[in-house]
Amino acid sequence: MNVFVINSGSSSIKYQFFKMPSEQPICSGLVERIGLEDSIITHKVYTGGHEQVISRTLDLPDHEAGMQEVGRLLTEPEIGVIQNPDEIEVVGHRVVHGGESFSKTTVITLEVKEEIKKLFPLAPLHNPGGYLGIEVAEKIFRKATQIAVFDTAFHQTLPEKAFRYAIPNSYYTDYGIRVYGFHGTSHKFVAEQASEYLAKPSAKIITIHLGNGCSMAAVDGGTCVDTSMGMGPLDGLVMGTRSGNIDASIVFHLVSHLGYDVEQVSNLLNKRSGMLGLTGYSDMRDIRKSMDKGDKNARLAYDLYAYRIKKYIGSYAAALGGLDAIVFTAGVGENDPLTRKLVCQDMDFFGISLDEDKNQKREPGIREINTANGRTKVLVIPTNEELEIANQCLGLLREM
Ligand SMILES: Nc1ncnc2c1ncn2[C@@H]1O[C@H](COP(=O)(O)OP(=O)(O)O)[C@@H](O)[C@H]1O
Ligand SMILES: CC(=O)OP(=O)(O)O
Ligand SMILES: [Mg+2]
Repeated sequence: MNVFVINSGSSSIKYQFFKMPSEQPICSGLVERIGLEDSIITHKVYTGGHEQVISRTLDLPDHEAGMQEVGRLLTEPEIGVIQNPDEIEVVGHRVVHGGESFSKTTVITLEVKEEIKKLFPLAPLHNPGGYLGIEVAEKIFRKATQIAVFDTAFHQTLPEKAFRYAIPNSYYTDYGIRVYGFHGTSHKFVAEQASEYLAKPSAKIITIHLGNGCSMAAVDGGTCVDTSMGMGPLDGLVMGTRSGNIDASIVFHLVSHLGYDVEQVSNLLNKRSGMLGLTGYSDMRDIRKSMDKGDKNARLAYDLYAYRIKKYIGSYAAALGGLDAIVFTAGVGENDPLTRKLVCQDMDFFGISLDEDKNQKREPGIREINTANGRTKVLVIPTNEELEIANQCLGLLREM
């Protein structure tokens, strides 16, 4: 079965084309730095054990422009992998917020699209891109079954004490105000890989997903018991452009003393804060360059970013009542040794001790980067949300 997966992140679109159920990748790609200068599209075609890489730098102002470009690459003479878009049988979409209505993988209908749209205000950086991905894919892949896989799904197992906020009960029962949690597809994928690597199905694992959006999950024997994002993907860790957790009184102050309206508050906390607000850059590669040139704000931002992660490791080790492994994943987690070093510094108390040589090495696949006597494994595991999504789609079609 030909399954094409689209993962619209806040700053990137990732896509992969798989033959299922063999999980054989046909091509994949990444459109990066959407909305920044010099967007990069990297397209890989896999044929007979060979990997052909096509890289183009162009200006992509938004996700729609990015998706159009991906559509062109799939059928482009010489490098195209299909002649006709009708050859795609299933398109799996990453949809970030499923809200109250969707906790499971779902075939996309008009009603589903309406629900995804209703959730725009709760995931303003994501659901619009996901929605657009669906609209464009429906036009390009007319014969395919379009399926949504929600970031929120893996977190459905959170116990009530972890998903409820301490506000009057009716706000939960009447309005669905609760923790939903995000990046679930990624947390699930790397947690499963980690427990397989450890050969311990009951493993207590903290997964640390550091992309443009960042979140952590506490996973106990495969079940997610806590996570750092909340009702929307704004809470928790410091992110590329998002503040992570802040005191809600700051919002009152912005509104009553500085005259902000809702739109302006949302814009400030979602798009102008986080690493961007602290340094002027949202991309860790730019921040690292700036820090190496002596920029003190960049250094502070790194410290703040890592300190927040450390605090969550502490609280999740307590929530889990033990710790077998921490797992770094996604853009920053997989590629930035300095972040991993700062997070793991002075964490001997938790049995975390980093081997700096192993930390600096770049190798594909799962890497163990703790010292030999480190009680807690420190793992770098490349996430593969696309493969997880393809498998979820297959699972749903088999049930139908
Ligand atoms: N080599 C690298 N070194 C440091 N950071 C990197 C590197 N490559 C990517 N990143 C970081 O990863 C982020 C993108 O991560 P990704 O998981 O693809 O994000 P998203 O899915 O949210 O768009 C970039 O913003 C950048 O900060
Ligand atoms: C939910 C979320 O923050 O996603 P991303 O990291 O892809 O922006
Ligand atoms: Mg992502």
